[in-house]
Amino acid sequence: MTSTCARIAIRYDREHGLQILDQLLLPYQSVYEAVASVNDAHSAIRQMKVRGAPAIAIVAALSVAVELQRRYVAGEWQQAADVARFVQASFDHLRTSRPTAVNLFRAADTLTRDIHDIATTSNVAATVEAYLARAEQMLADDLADNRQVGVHGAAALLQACHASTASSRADEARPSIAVLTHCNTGALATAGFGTALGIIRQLHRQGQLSHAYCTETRPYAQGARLTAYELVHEDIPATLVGDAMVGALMQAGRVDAVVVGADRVAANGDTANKIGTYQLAVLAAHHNVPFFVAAPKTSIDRQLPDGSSIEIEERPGCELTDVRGAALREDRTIAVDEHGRPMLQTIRVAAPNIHVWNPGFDVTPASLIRAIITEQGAVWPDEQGRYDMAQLFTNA
Ligand SMILES: CSC[C@@H](O)[C@@H](O)C(=O)COP(=O)(O)O
Repeated sequence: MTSTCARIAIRYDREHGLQILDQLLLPYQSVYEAVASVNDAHSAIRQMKVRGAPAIAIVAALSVAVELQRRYVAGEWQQAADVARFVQASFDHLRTSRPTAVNLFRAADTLTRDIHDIATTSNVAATVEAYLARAEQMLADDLADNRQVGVHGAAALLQACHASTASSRADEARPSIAVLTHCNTGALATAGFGTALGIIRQLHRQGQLSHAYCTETRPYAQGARLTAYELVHEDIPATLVGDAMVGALMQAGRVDAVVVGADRVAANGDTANKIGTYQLAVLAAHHNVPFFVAAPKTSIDRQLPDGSSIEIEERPGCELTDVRGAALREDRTIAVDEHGRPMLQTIRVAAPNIHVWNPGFDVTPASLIRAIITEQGAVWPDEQGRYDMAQLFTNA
């Protein structure tokens, strides 16, 4: 199925099931693919057809919903405890798909525990319904949370960029700012709107974005393929830069603020995010450019005291040694296969036999982060520069 509404990564309802926009085919084509089982979700996440911390968790949870509902209708469950066991086994498998983003693990812990508890006092139908309602709520909550991240983030960036000037002016009267972002944290990485890219979107809507810069995000090119796609799609004034160009861009005074997403934020604010984030933070500190992290609370791992033990996914070396693009026909249009899908090819650029190290993420120390923006507002460090992310959960 091909869609014109290319910015929705996840489509779901009980009648039609779950579909994801295949992000391997973007920006060449918008093709939705059915996710009919937990195994489908596991392989879609692993292959990065769906990616981005919140989207990974939501697709995982909804894939369990889809398979659970199908098996329930087929009369497979005799007891509520069977449903709980299925949920547990499904998440045990899904947890092995990608290790760094915490959202999937949080969703797995919460849903498994809740359904286990519900199954002890409910019948099969009520247990299935409880699971479906909770998984569906995740989709709705993420969209609502991202909109709040956008509002709080726009205010925080404007406040930081104009801290030394006209502090009494209201946000809407402040001059517009140029913002750089990394990787893809937009509608494609979430249930919609996005986190860091949502803040850029919000600034643009408020008329307070002078320009967006997106990094290519080597080696997987989430910035060049996905963020650039979202920015162009929405007519947001934007420029793509190579990861290695950010220092020069900042030196030229063209960036007022940096905002990135997160895969896992430790209790002290240390943040794992797409590889390259750390060097952006170091450059931002050198150039006195405020550096922000935007993340829903689902990305905060308050059990983790700091970022030193975050597991960093190691990606295949071929992502670095080869570049991927669409095969072209003689007339320079994109070649398609028998299903009309673009034919993707890889071209090796690295010397044969070279060893490769390809971590997918790095950890930015909290000391380099001006504020961490969540749906509840911006969290600023205390006077000693310390973050306490656990405070966000005290009334939860
Ligand atoms: C709102 S998405 C936040 C992060 O998941 C994002 O910045 C990121 O690092 C995505 O990495 P990816 O490897 O594309 O899944």
